[in-house]
Amino acid sequence: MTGTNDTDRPTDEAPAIDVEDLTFRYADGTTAVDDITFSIPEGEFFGFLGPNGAGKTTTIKILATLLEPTTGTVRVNGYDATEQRTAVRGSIGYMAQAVSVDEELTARENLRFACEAYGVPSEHRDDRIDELLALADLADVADRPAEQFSGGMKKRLDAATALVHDPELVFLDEPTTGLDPKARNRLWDYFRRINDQGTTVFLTTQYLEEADSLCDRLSVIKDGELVEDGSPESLKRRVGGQVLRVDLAGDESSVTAAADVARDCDVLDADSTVECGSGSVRVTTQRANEVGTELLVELRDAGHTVTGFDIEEATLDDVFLAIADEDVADLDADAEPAEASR
Ligand SMILES: Nc1ncnc2c1ncn2[C@@H]1O[C@H](COP(=O)(O)OP(=O)(O)OP(=O)(O)O)[C@@H](O)[C@H]1O
Repeated sequence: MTGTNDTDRPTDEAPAIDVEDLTFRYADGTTAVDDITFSIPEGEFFGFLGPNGAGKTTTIKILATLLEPTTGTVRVNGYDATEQRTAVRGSIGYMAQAVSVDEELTARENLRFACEAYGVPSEHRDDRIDELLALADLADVADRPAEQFSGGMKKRLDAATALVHDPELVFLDEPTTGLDPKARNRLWDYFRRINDQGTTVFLTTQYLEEADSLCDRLSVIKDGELVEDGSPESLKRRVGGQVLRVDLAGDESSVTAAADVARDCDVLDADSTVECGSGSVRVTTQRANEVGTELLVELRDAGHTVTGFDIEEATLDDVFLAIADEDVADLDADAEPAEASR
């Protein structure tokens, strides 16, 4: 189907999100988003990460048609985000950082209110509300006022209100900030169920463990530019590699001396780093097994006593530290360009 009508969806094959050469400049001249290109297929659980001020919220607001691109094109569920705003809005749900449930209303009343706001046909409302109460694990407390709910229950209700019109795509902007681990886990289960039912999820989060656990793919934005893109596993491999930990007998000065031996070790490549821990030396490298064997021999020859040895997989925290430490240009040289996922 093709057409220019505001509600025409150009093609069923369109990706959930298709962004090309997007730049956004605020009125004061701040370039918050700087020429980014990326695409998200339907059904993906996508994570958008970046430090404070990187441009995440600005990007979400553009995708949700709350801001207009300065330059570039943005299509959401096949609709143009500038020309077909009403259609984009009807096809997305948006859970903002701040909870927007009405505390005086019950869970069911909050959902009924959202159904009215989103124009859900009245004959479908009761079924849709029951479905969402079950999905959000709130059926037992459906008729209690939200003011009696815990923070996690309010967040689950808030996400449910963003889903009443059964959107194809939902934006979750830092949805678990401030929750305890148990509440966070229940919310994660809920998000997985939403995604399992076919909804594309666009998540921003500061919690790397959350991104690692939920997302099929991650993009990292820094200073308005996309600097990394890939599965959590591929990012950990590409940026962090593996961490080789060698435990040593002796005091701090012998650990420092052992770190110098490691730095001089011929098998270490230029990208490896060597740090001193308490009673151990930590070497970050892409080839931990090879490096480990050679390093142990050199340490023994230099008179050090190795008491333990372990290889740990890098975490997304290591990825983030590496990104904070490097210039965008350096990472770009190593990384597959973000467009490669298109
Ligand atoms: N209304 C505004 N006017 C001018 N500059 C702004 C405005 N809103 C945001 N910015 C700037 O744009 C850049 C990107 O901000 P944005 O809020 O998109 O980042 P973010 O990644 O969402 O950060 P956070 O994680 O802190 O929410 C920052 O430099 C920010 O200071």
